Amino acid sequence: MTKTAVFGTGSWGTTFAMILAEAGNETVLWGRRPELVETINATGENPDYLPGIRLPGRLLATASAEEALAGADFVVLAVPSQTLRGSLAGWREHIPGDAVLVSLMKGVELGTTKRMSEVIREVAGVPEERVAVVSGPNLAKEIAQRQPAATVVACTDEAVAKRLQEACHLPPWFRPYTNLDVVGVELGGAVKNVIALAVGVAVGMGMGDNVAAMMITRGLAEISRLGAALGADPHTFSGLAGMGDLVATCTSPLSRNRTFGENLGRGMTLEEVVAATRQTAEGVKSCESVLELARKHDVEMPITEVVVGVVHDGMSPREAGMLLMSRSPKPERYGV
Ligand SMILES: NC(=O)C1=CN([C@@H]2O[C@H](COP(=O)(O)OP(=O)(O)OC[C@H]3O[C@@H](n4cnc5c(N)ncnc54)[C@H](O)[C@@H]3O)[C@@H](O)[C@H]2O)C=CC1
Ligand SMILES: O=C(CO)COP(=O)(O)O
Repeated sequence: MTKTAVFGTGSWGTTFAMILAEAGNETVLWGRRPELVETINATGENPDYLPGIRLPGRLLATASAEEALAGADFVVLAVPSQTLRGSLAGWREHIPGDAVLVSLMKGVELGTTKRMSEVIREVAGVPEERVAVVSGPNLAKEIAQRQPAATVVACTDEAVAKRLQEACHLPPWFRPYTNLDVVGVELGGAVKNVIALAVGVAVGMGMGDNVAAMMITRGLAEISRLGAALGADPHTFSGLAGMGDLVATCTSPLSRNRTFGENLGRGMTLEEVVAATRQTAEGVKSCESVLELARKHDVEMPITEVVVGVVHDGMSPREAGMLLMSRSPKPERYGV
């Protein structure tokens, strides 16, 4: 039987572990807080992240990385992106030599501008054929409530992608597609969070659907430009991990990133919004690393620039809107 170890008892780690367990894999969920691990094992629920959701009986939680990793075929990582490097360094020695490491994370590392699969390869010292990425329109709460969803499983080694696809395929609830374009799949997931912050700000300011559609579409143009510069397959961005996730995140009130932006757009201060946000909104930090990555590759990302301005540099939402709308007129396909 395939053994899977999922690191992170947050909303997506727990939900993905449910999928793996119900799909028939031996599944262990690692959490850093022993009291939450005990509650999960004792009650079959994760009250902190998925209250009211019944976890499958065969899903076990542990606070021991060594125990979780023993004999694991797939090591699934679902911690906040900026914490991955430090955590993985501590788990590395227990990772089985032939295990595939899987990133569920949607962020870009601050300082290094590395994607999560790059951080994994570097810290765990594994080749790209042993690193996979899962990304798509996957709002955890909907999936935990057993609403249907599709995702993309990406690995440069097609056989590995297919093995992971099989491990997390759970008809009629969860439908994974494979893709060999790890760069594109990862970028789609990380940058859509930044665009969702922008859409949220606009919604919070009282703007309507025309503005949301404009931001989503021009956001996709930004993601595609960055992807082209980094060697991604352009088709990836019209797929589930590109447009699919962008639309889901930018339009759903369940999105933490969109909600964060909405609170800023309503006039709350950054400190107030941070205090009101209990889960990870990756775009808040990754907007800076995405912009740095864009600058390194000479890619223009105007929406990302104003998101950094509003979130980190005290730019008002109104000023951000004025800046975007006052740019010089261009042909639609300029620079794409
Ligand atoms: N929630 C969702 O709908 C989806 C989330 N994702 C991505 O999955 C990743 C994880 O997100 P969520 O599970 O939603 O986050 P979350 O905020 O619900 O949970 C984060 C988890 O990481 C743990 N954690 C925090 N700091 C840590 C550290 N220093 N070391 C180890 N563990 C730490 C927390 O205790 C918690 O268990 C993010 O990159 C997110 O963008 C991807 C798809 C869907
Ligand atoms: O990645 C997600 C949906 O695919 C979740 O988005 P948020 O992190 O904004 O909640």
